[in-house]
Formats: sequence, C-alpha cells, structure tokens
Amino acid sequence: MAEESVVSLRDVVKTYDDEGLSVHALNGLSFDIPKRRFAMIVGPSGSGKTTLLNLIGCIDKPTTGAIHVAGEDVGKMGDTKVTDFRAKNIAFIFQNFSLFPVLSAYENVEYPLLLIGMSAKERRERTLSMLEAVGLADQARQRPNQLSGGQKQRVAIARALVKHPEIVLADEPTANLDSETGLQIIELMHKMQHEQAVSFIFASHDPQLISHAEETYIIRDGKLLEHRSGAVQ
Ligand SMILES: Nc1ncnc2c1ncn2[C@@H]1O[C@H](COP(=O)(O)OP(=O)(O)OP(=O)(O)O)[C@@H](O)[C@H]1O
Repeated sequence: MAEESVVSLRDVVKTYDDEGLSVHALNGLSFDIPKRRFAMIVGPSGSGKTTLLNLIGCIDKPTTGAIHVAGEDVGKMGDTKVTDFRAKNIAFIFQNFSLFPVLSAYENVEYPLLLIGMSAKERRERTLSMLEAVGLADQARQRPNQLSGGQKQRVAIARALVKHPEIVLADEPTANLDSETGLQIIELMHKMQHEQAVSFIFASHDPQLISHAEETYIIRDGKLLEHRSGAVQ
C-alpha cells in the first residue's frame, strides 16, 4: 500500500448469496485512494458503490481479496478489533441523515464522543466548536424534526467530524436535498474536509457533487472502468 493512500483495494471480490443465487457485486477491484481528498465512487444503480463503501467502512468483509484502510488490513481483523477501529477512524453520512430523533442536535453530535470514552469537558468543547463550524450554534437544542433537511445534514456532518476520524464515508449525501441546499452542503463538506485534513469518500449519482471531486473512480458491474484525478464533467 502506497504510504499516502487511505484505502487500498487488491483483487476485491464481493459475492452475496441471494436465496441460493450468487450475486457478484464486486468483481476484482484494485485501486488506491489517496489520503485527504474529496474522492468520489461513481456508477449506475447496482454497480457496487454501496457494497464498496460498506467494505471500506468495515461494515462488511470482502469474499476474497485484500482491503487496507488507514494502513490496517481490515479484511483480516477480528470482530472486536474491527468495531474499535471503526469507532475511532471511520464516520458515515447518509442520504436520510440517520439522526437520533429523540436527541437534540447537540446530543447527536456529542454521541460518537461518548462511544470513544472522551471526558465530559472535552466532549463539550468539541461538540460546541463543531456545531459552530457547521453554522448551527443557535440550533443546538433543537431535535431533528425541528430542523430543515439542510440543517439535519449539517448535524450529520458535525457528528461525522467531531471525533476527528481518518475517513468520512458518504452514501448519496445530497439525494434528499434540493439542488441549492445540496450545493451548500457540498461546499460545507469541502470546506470541512480541507480544514480537518480528513479523507472524504462519496458514492453518488449527483452531477453537482461529482463536479467537486478531486479523485473519481467510475465503476460498472463491480469493476473499475476508469480513475480520473479531478472531476468528471
Ligand atoms: N445484501 C445483499 N444481498 C444480495 N444482493 C445484494 C445485497 N446488497 C447488494 N446486492 C446486489 O449487489 C449489487 C450491487 O449493489 P450495490 O447496492 O452495491 O449497488 P449501488 O451501486 O450502490 O446501487 P444504487 O446506486 O442503486 O444504490 C446489486 O446487484 C445488488 O442487487
């Protein structure tokens, strides 16, 4: 694995067993994603984007092949180690925001810090500064149902970044937003990615989001069709 890569895939195959039928979601992927970039996985529906994000996010393991994330061979890690690795290093942003409805914006952002056992004082400082950074200092006490779609996604961005992860994975993060709000969210993610020097990896169909990519990996039928440094216009 090249030293500056955050993800390295070698001959990665993922096959699902669907009621006795084998579904080949990934068919031998080999590529590296450099650190601290705005990287995009692009491809039509069913091409394997979510499957790939699940492997990078250590939610699932490859059927065969090797996957290194932040320098660790995650395909070979045991369950306890992988849970710990994911809690410390990886954060997720989803298209449906996936916030806890009974928690305030503040509590949603603070939650990952509770999971990693951070002290109360440090949790408070980090949570407030992250809410400030995403422009939601005044909405800290509101619950998700009192927030707009764009504000919910801002909470999700703050929650993703608050633990200072190595990687933020985002599956179609603008899919449920109108195009103007989507653009504001893309610009916020880009700004935060640079400020926090974190690696962002997206799966998306959204041309607006794809046009902001620094690295683009086009996949079809679970294979890499093309890699471009810079956006696909
Ligand atoms: N749990 C599963 N069991 C069986 N087949 C699956 C499972 N998850 C995904 N697949 C299949 O694997 C292939 C890749 O799916 P995946 O969700 O990774 O694609 P995608 O590019 O993210 O699609 P979309 O853009 O529609 O979300 C598809 O053929 C899908 O039907």
